[in-house]
Amino acid sequence: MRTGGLSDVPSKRPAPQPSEARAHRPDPGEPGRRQSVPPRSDPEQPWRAEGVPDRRPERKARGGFGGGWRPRRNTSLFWLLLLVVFGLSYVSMHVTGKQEKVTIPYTAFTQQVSAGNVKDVYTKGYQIQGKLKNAQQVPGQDNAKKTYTAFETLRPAFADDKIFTEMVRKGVQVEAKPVSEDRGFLANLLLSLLPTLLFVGLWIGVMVWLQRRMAGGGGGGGIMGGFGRSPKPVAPDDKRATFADVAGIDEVEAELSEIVDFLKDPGKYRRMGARVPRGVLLTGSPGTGKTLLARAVAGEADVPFYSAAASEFIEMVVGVGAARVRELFTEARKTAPSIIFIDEIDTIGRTRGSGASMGGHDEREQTLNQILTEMDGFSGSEGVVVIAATNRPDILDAALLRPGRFDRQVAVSPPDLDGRVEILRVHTREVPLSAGADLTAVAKMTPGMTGAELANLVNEAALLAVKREKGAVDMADFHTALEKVQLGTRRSLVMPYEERRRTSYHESGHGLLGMLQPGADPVRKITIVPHGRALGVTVSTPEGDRYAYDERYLRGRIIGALGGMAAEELVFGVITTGSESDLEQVTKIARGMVGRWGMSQKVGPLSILPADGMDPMGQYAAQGTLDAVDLEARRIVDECYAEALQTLRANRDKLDSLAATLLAEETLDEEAAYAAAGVDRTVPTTG
Ligand SMILES: Nc1ncnc2c1ncn2[C@@H]1O[C@H](COP(=O)(O)OP(=O)(O)OP(=O)(O)O)[C@@H](O)[C@H]1O
Ligand SMILES: [Zn+2]
Repeated sequence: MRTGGLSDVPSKRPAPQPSEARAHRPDPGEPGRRQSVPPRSDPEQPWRAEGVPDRRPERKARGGFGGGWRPRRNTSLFWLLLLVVFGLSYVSMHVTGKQEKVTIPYTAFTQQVSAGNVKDVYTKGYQIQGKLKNAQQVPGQDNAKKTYTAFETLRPAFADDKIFTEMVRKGVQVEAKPVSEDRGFLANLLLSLLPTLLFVGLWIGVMVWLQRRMAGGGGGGGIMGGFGRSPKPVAPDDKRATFADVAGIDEVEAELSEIVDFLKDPGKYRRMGARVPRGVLLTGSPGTGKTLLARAVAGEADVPFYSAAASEFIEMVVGVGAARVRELFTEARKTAPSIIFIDEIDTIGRTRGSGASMGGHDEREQTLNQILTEMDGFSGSEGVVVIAATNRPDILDAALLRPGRFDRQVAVSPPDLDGRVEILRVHTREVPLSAGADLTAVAKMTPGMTGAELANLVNEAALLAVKREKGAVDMADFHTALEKVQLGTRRSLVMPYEERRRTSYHESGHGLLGMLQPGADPVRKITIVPHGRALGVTVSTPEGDRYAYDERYLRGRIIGALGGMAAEELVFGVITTGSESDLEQVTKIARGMVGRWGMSQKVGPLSILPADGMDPMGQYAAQGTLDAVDLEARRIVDECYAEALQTLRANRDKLDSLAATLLAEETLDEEAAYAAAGVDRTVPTTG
């Protein structure tokens, strides 16, 4: 039962941009402590950070192998091998014997010896095989036409050796040797290997099947279809993009244009003896367009684009990932100049020996080593450029960043106002807009949103327009879409009166503190209509774009986030579980202030915590330092909570009136909220 506390509305901003939800937005782009495998939390889509517009269908369309990889060569190799084995053994059994041997009675054999019609004989134990000089009718067959020369028979135990003397006399060539040897050495070898081969084949099949199940990879191909899941990049990813599709990040495009130039004509660089970049690392929060950029580089240079998500390399079976890396590079070299794009490189490229990773450590390391080896193997002028993307550059293994590897890093940040206008333009190219639709106004309402979020917003607005059967998207559609994107989908949940009252106070606590903090982001909307997992939501967004935050602002955010809990304590005397995500956010900001941004006297300006705010893996900090971080964070939060309580107590009349209006109206927009609280909206909002 969360009272007002929870919202799983994505905000996804990296911590130093705490722009949007004053209070209690969990920030899934930067996971809280509950998540052990950062930064992913959607079980169905484990490789996406939450809150990125759902691109599942697109991923699926790329096939179970992801990244446009499908098995091909290895599968056929396997089948070919199997065919050869069967073929040879067939041949050896049936053809090298030239004629079918006919089994005859021993007496028939002795008769042929006596008749002097036996040419040669091979014996082993009781078995006798041989050939006749003249073909005889097959005994016991009425078919008179059927004759034989090659025969086979068994020597009865009581037969005497006189027959041998007779054969010698009649000049029959008699040899004693292993009967089966007439199949030939190779055939014998293959025959004896056959069971083993079959077993191994079966075993591989089962392993492949298991892996696919583990990886959840669907896709066609049957059990053996994905033999070894060895990927072969098909005709490289055919989804094309150009720089025209990438908006608002011109600086990044400029940085990458050298790569484009190189790919267009590697020879030019080779002739000048210039060392060309082998690897480019794109860093930036989810949805900022890293994949799109890589694709656009390929599109601009008009070269093949091979893409793979690093997580696809990590398998149950050690060695498979490395093998796949090898194939990917081999293929890319063949079609050079080309681009290899490895998404989510941090899944395999995280510092060796740290943290829990997916799959076995060995596998991860082997895969990583293979990538490094392949990159070292580039002669440089081959014209294969590897582009990798991550939103966690801080945890990458230093080996990846060494010269000759991903030595060029390009940061892709969320767009600013102009960038957002451009991105909205790109995504509304095919969307009919009504005369009143003002993209600049939309961009102003969406500070901090990434390209992916804006694309999603446009799509939501278009869907709304379709639903309302209008010919064009207007401003109202954008407003409604934004609300949906910011608040999550409305949930129709009938709440008991007491719960709603508590939620009203909880949200009003957030809201009022947001209104009263000097310099805090203005409150845009308060609602006690359940949305997503949250029972209520308070939305605050900054007036314009913000890039850096001072200590006062961050404290304001903590105070605002604690407002829900403080209001509950003040009014009801008890607190509820509804503040869970508020507290997560509070903890993260407070720890960041102390361990990352040097805002604690006691700890000093040291960078102690990694960007996700979790404990470093014993790398830089002594345990005493970590304890100090916790103590200092605790002190900050305590101070903020006291201030929240005190402010609410001092403004109890405003709190009551805001909560009462909220309870009656359920949703208040910016103007109504400030009016209900009796707070002047013109309170200076400095950045
Ligand atoms: N700068 C941009 N210009 C235009 N569209 C963009 C931009 N950034 C993102 N988008 C849109 O968002 C979608 C998702 O972006 P993309 O997959 O490239 O993000 P990403 O940074 O690779 O995210 P992730 O880290 O989740 O893989 C793109 O297909 C595109 O539609
Ligand atoms: Zn809350």
